[in-house]
Amino acid sequence: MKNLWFLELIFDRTLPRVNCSNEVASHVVLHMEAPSDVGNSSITMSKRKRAFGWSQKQSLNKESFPLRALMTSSTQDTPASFVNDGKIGVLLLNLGGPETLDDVQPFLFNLFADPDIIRLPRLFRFLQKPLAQFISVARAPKSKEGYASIGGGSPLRQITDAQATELRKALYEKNVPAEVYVGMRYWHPFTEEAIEEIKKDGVNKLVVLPLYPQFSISTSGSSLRLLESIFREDEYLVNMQHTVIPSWYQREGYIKAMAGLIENELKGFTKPEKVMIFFSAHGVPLAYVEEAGDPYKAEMEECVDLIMEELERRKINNPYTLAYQSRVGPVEWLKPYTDQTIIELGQKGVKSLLAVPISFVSEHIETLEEIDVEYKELALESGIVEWGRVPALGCEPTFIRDLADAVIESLPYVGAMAVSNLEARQSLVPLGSVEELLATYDSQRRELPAPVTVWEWGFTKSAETWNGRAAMLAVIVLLFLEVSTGEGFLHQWGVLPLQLPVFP
Ligand SMILES: C=CC1=C(C)c2cc3[nH]c(cc4nc(cc5[nH]c(cc1n2)c(C)c5CCC(=O)O)C(CCC(=O)O)=C4C)c(C)c3C=C
Ligand SMILES: [Fe+2]
Repeated sequence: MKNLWFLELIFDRTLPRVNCSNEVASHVVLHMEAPSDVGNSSITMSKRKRAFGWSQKQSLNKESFPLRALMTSSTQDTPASFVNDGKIGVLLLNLGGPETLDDVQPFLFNLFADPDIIRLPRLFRFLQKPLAQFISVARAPKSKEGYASIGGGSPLRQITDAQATELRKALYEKNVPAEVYVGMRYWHPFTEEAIEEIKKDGVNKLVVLPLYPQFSISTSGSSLRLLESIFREDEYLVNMQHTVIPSWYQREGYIKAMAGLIENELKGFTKPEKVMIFFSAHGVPLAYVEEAGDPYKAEMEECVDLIMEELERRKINNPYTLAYQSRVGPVEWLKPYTDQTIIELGQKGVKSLLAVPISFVSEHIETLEEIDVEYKELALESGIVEWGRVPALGCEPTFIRDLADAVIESLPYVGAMAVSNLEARQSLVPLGSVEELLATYDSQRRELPAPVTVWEWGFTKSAETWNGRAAMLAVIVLLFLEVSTGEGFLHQWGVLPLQLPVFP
């Protein structure tokens, strides 16, 4: 038996699949409300359903994540067999960041060489690496400035390592001895390095846990795609029993930890009840959501709803808003944009604002520089008087314990995939195998529009931009050749004087 995934896919076809109609979506939501499963969640069905945004496109994408809104406060009984039978590993997937200023350009190269970040039309795929080289070199000076201002490198590795250590301890305290590994997508320790460790340690049950609360093609999706390619090519890994927790923004521990941080930070304001809670998520190009079916926006909106409901339970009823930051390149990204929203809030007379970074669980360049410096300055210029920022979760204990619970709840599904596929969809943590999760969005994604668009046919905005740039480049090259050689069409047409031969 070469590969359990194939078995799973065969079995999967014989099982009733959740189809994409709204009727089924409602059924799924109703199921989620079942009291025996839901613990103490008191979230109303209508609100959740609204937050999910069951458009035809999004419900299609929800097909393999139908039960992700389940919440639980208690750890599921984990039969000893899952713990004792084999060696358990947890692989934390994260983005990675440059550790020194010299790392910045190669880090950016790795990022832009990722087809889940820039996807070229098939015909131009051979240009992926040269293009990544070009963009990374062009962007490096600006990025370096940012990293220099936060101490000369990204804190991501240190924080993720600390989270791994704390998670291992939390699992141990819950009687689940497991080793926790860190695999980064664009910098050390690379996912390949983590996999080598996993093999060396003889792990045979693996829980894959991307450290992004909400799923996006550009983050968890990209890491899973890489993992899939590593799995496929490796004899040892082909037989590795594994399961993936694709997103976990709906978990009670995470929601409570976020609400706790917000509650705490509000206390520092002069009039806490008047503060606008400003959720700022990392953006993605709009086309990821609208054309490729990325569930990121729907999950983000639902996540914000869940946090606000938890705050309401704590008698905190502040106004709130959600906007998207860190746009890159000329295409349209998810709106509203954070910078524009800050200006508008200032114009509307908002005086105090609490920024809440919501798409990432560590401090990083976009919290430490973009929010703490750029957006703060913009807010103060826009008439906001009091500014605050919620820290990233890091190793917050409620959060880490909840991650441990998520891992434990997923264990019964590790290695029993053919049988578990249907069950996994009804489990307390939404689960899937790497291949299944990728298939979900690949099936809809014929071409993923690039955030840094390189070429589009027709009179589109980005095509015009790139056509214009290409034309300018061509003109500059021709002028350069003309001036340096003294030959060319400008000389021939008499626009430039003909270069006369110089005799000694
Ligand atoms: C959920 C979080 C993130 C999403 C979604 C995301 C999408 C995305 N990012 C870029 C381009 C860049 N991202 C960069 C850094 C960066 N991105 C995230 C998270 C998400 N990205 C983090 C946590 C970090 C910082 C890591 C660190 O070193 O601290 C960068 C480099 C920094 C810079 O030059 O600004 C780029 C570039 C795209 C194009 C994209 C979606 C397609
Ligand atoms: Fe990013």
